[in-house]
Amino acid sequence: MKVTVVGAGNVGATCADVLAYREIANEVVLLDIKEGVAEGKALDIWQKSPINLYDTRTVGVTNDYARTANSDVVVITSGLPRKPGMTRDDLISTNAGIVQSVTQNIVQHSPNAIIIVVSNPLDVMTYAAHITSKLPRSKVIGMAGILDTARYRAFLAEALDVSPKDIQAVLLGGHGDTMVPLPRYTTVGGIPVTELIEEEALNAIIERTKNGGGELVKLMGTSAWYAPGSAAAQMVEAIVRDQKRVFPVCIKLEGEYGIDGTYLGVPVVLGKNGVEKVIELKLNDQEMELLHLSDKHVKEVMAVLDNMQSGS
Ligand SMILES: NC(=O)C1=CN([C@@H]2O[C@H](COP(=O)(O)OP(=O)(O)OC[C@H]3O[C@@H](n4cnc5c(N)ncnc54)[C@H](O)[C@@H]3O)[C@@H](O)[C@H]2O)C=CC1
Ligand SMILES: O=C([O-])CC(=O)C(=O)O
Repeated sequence: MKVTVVGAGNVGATCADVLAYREIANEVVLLDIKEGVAEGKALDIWQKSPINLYDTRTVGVTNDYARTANSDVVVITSGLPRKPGMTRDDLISTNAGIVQSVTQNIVQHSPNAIIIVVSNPLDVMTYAAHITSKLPRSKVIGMAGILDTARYRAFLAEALDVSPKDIQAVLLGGHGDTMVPLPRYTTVGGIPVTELIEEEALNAIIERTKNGGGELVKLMGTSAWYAPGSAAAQMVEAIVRDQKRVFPVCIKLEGEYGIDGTYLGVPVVLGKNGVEKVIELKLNDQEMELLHLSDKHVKEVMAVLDNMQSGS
């Protein structure tokens, strides 16, 4: 299995490292536009292989898409991260052009690849990659839900003083303030979370999760990379090992949840064909209302992209 990671910055290099040391692919190609960066980081990861005992070949290239040819999966992390004071949506004008030109090159050299978008604003960049690639929706998907649920699970594990391994959760919606965590679908070792934590404490954790990316931007001056890079690698693993994992993933909705044409995070089954099934939960009125608010927000940012492209 061959996996390409575009963008050898913080998230891309972390993702390539996880793909290599967990031997998720036989070959990982790391590509960046900046001369030497991908080569250097790929060489560093390869030099770690005798220490951490893996044999995934890791290669770095500067904009040489021929070297990425026939990749099975491509992860797109190229683009600017936000700085303190910015929203993810502020990145649209720089990142849309980057994601679209990268997607064109990828599809030309790896027409059968499954594309995982990471660049922000995530839902709209997934839209940008999808319309550029002209691939089926099951093959152009975005990573955000695994990260957002991981933050939620980590905060809950801390509050309850239990292992994060035992916390299962799902959330829906866009990757931003309008994401929809679902306490009704959150369990701790099979026990509904609402039996273990007060409503006020749970609400505080939900709020912290919604602002999870911003909390890190404020601390570091740039956005997160360890959890995002690992989350993207987990999606790659589900695909290349045909694991049929159930993850929240950003995909174009086509009537599910009463939403048509918006790119939003929903639970799916992820396997060798990409998204093999979109799971439709039976939401209550309040959850459905929150999801539709998220839909409204993402639609507005999708319209910004449409207007940029039509020059208006
Ligand atoms: N979906 C999610 O949950 C998350 C998304 N992100 C997003 O991921 C993106 C990357 O974040 P970082 O890795 O922290 O940024 P970074 O600045 O460390 O790395 C970005 C890399 O992209 C490269 N690049 C720029 N234009 C390119 C092009 N045309 N072709 C190839 N490479 C190009 C840059 O040279 C740089 O090395 C950002 O847009 C960020 O907002 C970050 C964390 C989580
Ligand atoms: O917050 C950001 O800009 C990066 C991101 O999407 C995240 O860490 O959730």
